[in-house]
Amino acid sequence: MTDFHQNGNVATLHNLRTRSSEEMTYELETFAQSRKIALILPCLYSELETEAMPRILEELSKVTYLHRIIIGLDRADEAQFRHAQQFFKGLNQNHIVIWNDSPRMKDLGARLEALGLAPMEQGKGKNVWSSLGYLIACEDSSVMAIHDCDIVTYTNELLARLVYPVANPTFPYQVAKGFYSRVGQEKLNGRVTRLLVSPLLIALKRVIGDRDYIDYLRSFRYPLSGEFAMRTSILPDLRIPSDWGLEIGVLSEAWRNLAPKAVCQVEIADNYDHKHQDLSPEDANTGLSRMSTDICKAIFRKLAADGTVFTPNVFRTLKATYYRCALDLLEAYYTDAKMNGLTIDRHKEEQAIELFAENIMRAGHTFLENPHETPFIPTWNRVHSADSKFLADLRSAAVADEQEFSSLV
Ligand SMILES: O=C(O)[C@H](O)COP(=O)(O)O
Repeated sequence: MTDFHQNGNVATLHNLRTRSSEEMTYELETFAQSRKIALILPCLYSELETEAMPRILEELSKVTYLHRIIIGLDRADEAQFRHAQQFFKGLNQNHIVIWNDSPRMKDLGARLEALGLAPMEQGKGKNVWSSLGYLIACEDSSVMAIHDCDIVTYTNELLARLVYPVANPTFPYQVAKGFYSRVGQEKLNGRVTRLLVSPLLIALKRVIGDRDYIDYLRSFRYPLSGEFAMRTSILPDLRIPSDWGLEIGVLSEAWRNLAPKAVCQVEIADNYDHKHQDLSPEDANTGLSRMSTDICKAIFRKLAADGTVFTPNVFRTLKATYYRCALDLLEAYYTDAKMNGLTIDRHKEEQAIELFAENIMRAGHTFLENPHETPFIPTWNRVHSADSKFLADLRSAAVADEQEFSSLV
């Protein structure tokens, strides 16, 4: 079923199947009396129409220990925002839907732009960042969790296990990162994690040598999971990327800002399945192709900020080493899948590896050509020092949108 392996870098909290979800929930209810727990759901309007969302809503509405739920709604017009408000009425907890594209939010965006502090691009990173701003402005939660909104295997046990390590006041953790396996329709998923991130980290170690940061990232069993929980005191100083580097970016910030003992990973589900994006080999700006490039850039930038010198030759060698490492790992994935009665399409997996190898070069090229590119969103501390009323105004704008349009629902 499971193991109890510790890698020595970050604590790994397993699910040893020795405790019921009810018991854990009971304990969380006790913790929540003195440490309020909030949940952030970064959500695209289109996700409301998927099979995952009604299930997530139903599971969440049974959760008793949440103080508030913040839904950051992206890519919605006015009618869709109203529909979203109606949709989330099924939640039993105090909740708010933040309409990120509302005129009030756009005005606030223009205010940040005038200060040179606006996020560079739309996307999940910006959505999460705005929701964090709202949460900071509420000043009433000690613990927060985030999970994706496309999880088709969702149960509220996932949330309980995710939040537990940072909610338990006797535990030393400030950040908990979720992990699981991704198996769906009789095949192994998690293509970017398995075929890009794992072999890339092995290759980086071979090419540039030992780095604490690489060892740290390699310790995570699912570094790209969108599920993590944190103590809220660290949020104002969190610097996250606005692109697909968000998940790696959060781990990097934890590495930079916290002691290793303050970070853990936690097993949150037996299996996890979600909406699968296309590989998009023909368009580098969408799908997993774009995601893979952004992730490479996030890792290269972090290593450079830690003193690693990158040159075109380093990237060329890295690409070749990655390719070899990825093919070796593919052999392991293949035999693992086969032994478990699953399938792996070797041709498709090799095609993905070829694309990711190209994207390592592409990311390397972009990194060398644009040394000043900073897709990071400013920390909330920085925004606050530039405009001390901003956080309060963000909260008021979200509440005003909520009230104005809920009367029309
Ligand atoms: O985690 C990943 O590797 C990416 O999100 C892709 O996942 P998928 O192969 O399960 O769609």
